[in-house]
Amino acid sequence: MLFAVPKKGRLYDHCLGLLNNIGIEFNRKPRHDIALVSNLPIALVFLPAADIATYVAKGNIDIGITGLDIIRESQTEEDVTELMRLGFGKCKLQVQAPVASAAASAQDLVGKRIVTSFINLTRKRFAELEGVSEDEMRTQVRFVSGSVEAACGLGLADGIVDLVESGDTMRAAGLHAIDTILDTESVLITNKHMRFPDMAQIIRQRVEGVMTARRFVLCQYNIAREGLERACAITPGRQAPTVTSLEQPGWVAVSVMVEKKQLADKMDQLKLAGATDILVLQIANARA
Ligand SMILES: Nc1ncnc2c1ncn2[C@@H]1O[C@H](COP(=O)(O)OP(=O)(O)OP(=O)(O)O)[C@@H](O)[C@H]1O
Ligand SMILES: O=P(O)(O)OC[C@H]1O[C@H](OP(=O)(O)OP(=O)(O)O)[C@H](O)[C@@H]1O
Ligand SMILES: [Mg+2]
Repeated sequence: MLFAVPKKGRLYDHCLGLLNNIGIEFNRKPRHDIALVSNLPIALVFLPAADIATYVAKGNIDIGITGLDIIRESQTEEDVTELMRLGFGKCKLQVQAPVASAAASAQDLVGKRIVTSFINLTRKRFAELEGVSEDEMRTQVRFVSGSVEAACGLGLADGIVDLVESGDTMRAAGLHAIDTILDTESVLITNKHMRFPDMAQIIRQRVEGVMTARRFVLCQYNIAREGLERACAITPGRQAPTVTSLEQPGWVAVSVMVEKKQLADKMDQLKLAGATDILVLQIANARA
């Protein structure tokens, strides 16, 4: 099975971390864009993120990681199947204009010059704004491959369409966002005629396990039996809490998964409900 991974850029480190966490072992030689996985029948192919959706859609690659923005831009959504969202590479594709210009909404850029790496999504948005087909639109959309934010300052564009995460790049170039075209994040994709459905399922389950482990912690506490119902309502767990009896009569120990972002709040509530010895343990991996 061929598994495509971005060869550089914003997704690269996240992908290497994920491969490591799902137990994929490989040795990549310098300058080689293909690496055999030593413990599964998989070859990793390192490709530009922007091309991965096309390779997967055409069936040249069986499974891959790329951004939702790239799937939409390469118009491959009909041929790729989204196995799961990966929670990293989150950003927005936005229309941006110089702060110093009069453009306050995307409509103000209709008929003007727009520079972007996302030609198709940009043309679609501006054709919608103009209320005409893409063949009839007046707005001029021009492609550049990177450092898009430089285009206005250099006089090539009146506005740009580019990705924004923190907004630092945009602000440093004296731009501000005036419209959002898409919210994007990384996705694990395969194609409609996947040659190795069993292997895809294994990868999906492993990734899901890692994502669950990142999202949850294991919380353990002791509580008097009469407080158990209230405590279980505070921490219902994914399925249900595990309750075991303590050697101390009338007391139980509870073990339960809690979402990390709710943890501090839940611990406060448990304390008020009479729980003692509340411990929190990291989860290394999980399988539903
Ligand atoms: N600032 C960002 N924050 C989060 N995700 C991003 C950001 N920039 C890009 N991405 C995501 O990563 C994908 C690949 O973009 P990236 O810029 O990393 O690739 P690249 O252009 O091939 O690499 P480079 O910019 O290093 O040449 C984008 O399509 C998007 O899904
Ligand atoms: O909102 P921010 O956190 O500043 O991130 C947004 C920037 O990140 C990406 O650029 P990248 O670093 O990939 O450089 P590039 O323009 O050369 O592709 C994107 O194209 C923006 O320029
Ligand atoms: Mg980039």
